[in-house]
Amino acid sequence: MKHPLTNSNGARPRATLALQDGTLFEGTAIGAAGQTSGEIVFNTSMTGYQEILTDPSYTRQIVTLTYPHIGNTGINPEDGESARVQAAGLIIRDLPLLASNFRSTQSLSDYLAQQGVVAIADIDTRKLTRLLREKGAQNGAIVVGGEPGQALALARAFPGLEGMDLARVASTQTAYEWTEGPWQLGAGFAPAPAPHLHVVAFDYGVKNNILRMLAGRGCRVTVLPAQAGAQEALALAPDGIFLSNGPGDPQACDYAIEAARTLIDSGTPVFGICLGHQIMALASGARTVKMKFGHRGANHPVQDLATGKVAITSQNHGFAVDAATLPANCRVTHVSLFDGTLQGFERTDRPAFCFQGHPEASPGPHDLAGLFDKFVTMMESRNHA
Ligand SMILES: NC(=O)CC[C@H](N)C(=O)O
Repeated sequence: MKHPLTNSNGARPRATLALQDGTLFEGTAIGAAGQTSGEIVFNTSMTGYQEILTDPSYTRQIVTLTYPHIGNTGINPEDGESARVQAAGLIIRDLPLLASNFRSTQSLSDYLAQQGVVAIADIDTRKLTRLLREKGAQNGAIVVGGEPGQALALARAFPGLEGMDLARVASTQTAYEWTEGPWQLGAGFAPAPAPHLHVVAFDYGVKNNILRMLAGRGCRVTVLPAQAGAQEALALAPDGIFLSNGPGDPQACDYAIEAARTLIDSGTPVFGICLGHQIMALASGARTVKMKFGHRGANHPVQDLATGKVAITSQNHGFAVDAATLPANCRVTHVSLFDGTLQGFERTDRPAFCFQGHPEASPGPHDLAGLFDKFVTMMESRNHA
């Protein structure tokens, strides 16, 4: 299919990327026409652009990928972490002329155009990433065609993510049941095994594979909207509560912090990931801070303090829990070996624990699948007590 933005000469239109500090980059439009603005964030993963684009935690963020060739394996119907692109835009170095993979059904460029997502290629992403690392998070904008001044004005008009409550925007608005298990080569998505546990998952912008990992371990999963109250969840008499990942500033999610406090105090096992981890910290009395440039990638080393073992984890967060503010009833379990950031803690007075990083869709030897097993064991042992 000829890309809708390709003109009769086969050339794609020019596009401008502007950062709030005034830096301008000229490139080529590879997605939808129009313009977009958001916080510019870099991700160092070498694979997984489809999972990244569809991760709801990237709401109102424009992602730049440090790996230079993006689009090589096209887009397939199975790897989305949600039903659509959630990132506000994409910035890459090079879009390959051909996409090839046995599962690919569409090119990245056609997918972006179809999804109405503005994206830009031929950008010096090394320069851009160095700039973000040195100066810290920046707001920015991409404008297809148009004047550079227009992109700059748009970048500067973006209010920034601090204080922004996006969990209720990214969340489902109605409760639903999740039954699909994890994907396997040759078998596709397995129907989940017969459930022996019931988990209520709060959806702040959940990734599908997290729900699959719960279903694959024998959990019936009832997904509730972000703003559901603690009593609504407890009325379902769940064996455990899951607090999901999600976009925006955790401190802005007062309804979720309030609900988490009651849920943890109820004594029901609680497990949180990423935004869920930050909300558990806030509900426990700790504080969160905006990081200089965040952690986004697939190879972030995280140490389990109990065993000394290091897991190579997927990360996508721009806020972090300030370890110094954790109260005495919280014990740090994991720290980042990249910069010492708190990466996981547990409550010593309640069956509740959480983790800042994300599990991999395709579990390897160093992933976080063990945390899901821990949650299942916690629920089982409580039921047998
Ligand atoms: N992946 C997530 O859940 C991100 C949490 C939060 N929005 C942050 O940026 O830190």
